[in-house]
Amino acid sequence: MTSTKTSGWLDWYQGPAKPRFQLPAGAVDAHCHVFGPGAEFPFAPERKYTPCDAGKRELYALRDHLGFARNVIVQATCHGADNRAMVDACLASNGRARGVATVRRDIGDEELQRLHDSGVRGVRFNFVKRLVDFTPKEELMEIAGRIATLGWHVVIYFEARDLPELRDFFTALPTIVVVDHMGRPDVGKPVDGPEFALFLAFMRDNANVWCKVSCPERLSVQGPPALDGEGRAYRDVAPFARRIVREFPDRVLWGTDWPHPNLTDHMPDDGLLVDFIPHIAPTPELQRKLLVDNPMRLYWPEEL
Ligand SMILES: O=C(O)c1cc(C(=O)O)oc(=O)c1
Repeated sequence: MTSTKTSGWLDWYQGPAKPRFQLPAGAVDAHCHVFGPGAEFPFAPERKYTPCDAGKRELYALRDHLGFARNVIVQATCHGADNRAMVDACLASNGRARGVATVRRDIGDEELQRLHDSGVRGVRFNFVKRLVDFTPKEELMEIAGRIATLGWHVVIYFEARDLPELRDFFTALPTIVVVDHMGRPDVGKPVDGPEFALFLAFMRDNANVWCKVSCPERLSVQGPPALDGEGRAYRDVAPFARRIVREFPDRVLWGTDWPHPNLTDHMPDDGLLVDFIPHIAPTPELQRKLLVDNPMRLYWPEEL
């Protein structure tokens, strides 16, 4: 089945640069997606956007080109709770990919175990209204209780302005909780301002909360974009990410977010995006924690 892409959809960047920043051995791209391909893995009827195809072959070619060793593939909302494309990609990775699924409350124990055996280690709860319909919190809490027994964690995606309302729910979750894209701070506001202070306090007060310092291309207001060889892209986002990495070096992850769903301004060159990393994790030790030690502890603990 082929479907028409959402109007204005930007496809992923072809022919990315080789990063100037040399990733440490064993680096993990801890946030990326696969889209279809739609003919093999149709997009979900309840989706809010229809993307281009971006399958496992392209993802693993990018992994090798950039110098990553492993991936964590996060279920994209365009596939709803149909995890087949993500699972297929994990199974094809020779153990080099783990997955984060979307599940509904009616999922059976056998299906959860099947996901685990495929490499899934977490579920994603999404609170970004343009991406998903509302799911009652008691349903999510029930799912969290069940996946906790498998040793999985919960990945949460929300907008900074919604944190005050969601915080009690997040702090009641019984697992490690990983925040996508820094909780989407408004980087037009000061890094020392009250909104970002609330996010830092949320991490400080809850030792089970981790954070992906990802998606500068999504959060940036002033750029410059990671295009045309730009070596210091998204300068306005760097202070926010750097603050989190410095204060919580053992609870941060990084990912490309390839194939970058729903960007409307430009599509970044993923090679230049990797060059953002040393600006937020300035020392080799911080880089090793961010890119190797932390993701390995969360996704491949049996190998440590
Ligand atoms: O901000 C977004 O549009 C976005 C969407 C998705 C998804 O559709 O799953 O995932 C992300 O990490 C980010």
